[in-house]
Amino acid sequence: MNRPANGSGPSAGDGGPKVYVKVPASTANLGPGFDALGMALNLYAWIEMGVAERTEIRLYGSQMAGVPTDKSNLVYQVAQQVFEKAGVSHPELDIAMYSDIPLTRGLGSSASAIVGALVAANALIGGKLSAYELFQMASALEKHPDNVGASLFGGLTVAFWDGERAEHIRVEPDDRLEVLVAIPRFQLSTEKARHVLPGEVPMKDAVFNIGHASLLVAAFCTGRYDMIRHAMKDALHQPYRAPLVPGMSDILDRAEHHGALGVALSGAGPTLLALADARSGSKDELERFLLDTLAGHGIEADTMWLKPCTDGATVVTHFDPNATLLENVKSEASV
Ligand SMILES: Nc1ncnc2c1ncn2[C@@H]1O[C@H](COP(=O)(O)OP(=O)(O)O)[C@@H](O)[C@H]1O
Ligand SMILES: N[C@@H](CCOP(=O)(O)O)C(=O)O
Repeated sequence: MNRPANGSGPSAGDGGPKVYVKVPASTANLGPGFDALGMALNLYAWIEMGVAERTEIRLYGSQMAGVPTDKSNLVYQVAQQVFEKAGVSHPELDIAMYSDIPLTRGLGSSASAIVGALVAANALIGGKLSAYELFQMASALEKHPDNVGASLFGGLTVAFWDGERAEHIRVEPDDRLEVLVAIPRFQLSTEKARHVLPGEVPMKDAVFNIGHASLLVAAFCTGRYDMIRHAMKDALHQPYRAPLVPGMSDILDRAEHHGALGVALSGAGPTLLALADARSGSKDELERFLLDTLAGHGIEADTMWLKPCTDGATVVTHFDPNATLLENVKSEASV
């Protein structure tokens, strides 16, 4: 994580300046690393936060439809937890948000909101909390550290959350990696996709996943991309979630024959994710295969080619405080 502003920021409640945070989307699990592996992606949400006399929340962009603009908003709520933990007064907040991350599709929008809120609120109070403390809070809030670890620290994160503490190691993603996501045009909440999972699993499935997840991490660490197709198999969640995403099983079974290094359900779905080698000559074929397979099961989807994002949530210092958040984001995109 790029560190929030240190020491010199205003105390919450004293009417200080606005802070801006840019936070990446994430893909969780990567197949076998259920609740443990996550990768940040170069698709972003931005949060502007300042102290106000009366709380106001403004949302920009079509991806924010349905997000509440009162004090039940996740970003507002998480920010208040930062002030509580840091022992400062709880101010009213002026919050603006813009996001390119689709909601409830398995690309970590809730994690990006939680992490963005933590980093923004912490920056607003001069960075009183450490990145480690923010990670503990984020994991306790999201309940699985895979998405929040990736959004907070960037890159590929290997993490656990045992209900009391979270620990992680960040692995630098290789520049060769490209990430194709096929985003079905329907929503699937993480809550719903966790409800279909069994409370207990057979020992052989647990052993299967330990071997595959371990091999996958080793493959990323050593650049053994020939191993990814073997390693990205899962027995703990994808088989149970497949009925929720028509076409998913076909894609998991066959994508490697169309140029994928490996394929998985992204997070809790419904997005499907294929890893590819940037030098591969079959990127178009892979994209067509995903879209056609989903269409063959009656599912319309949109595709995006993304890259792993090396930076986690970042405090943006060059935005113009006299412009709207949308104007700032647009002017950054045009640079
Ligand atoms: N910027 C945001 N502000 C407030 N709430 C958000 C924001 N982004 C996401 N959320 C909440 O997170 C929910 C989606 O979370 P979830 O079901 O876990 O799916 P995802 O895979 O997108 O994280 C949304 O329905 C919304 O309630
Ligand atoms: N490990 C979690 C990840 C959920 O990710 P999301 O992006 O769908 O919120 C799970 O698989 O339930």
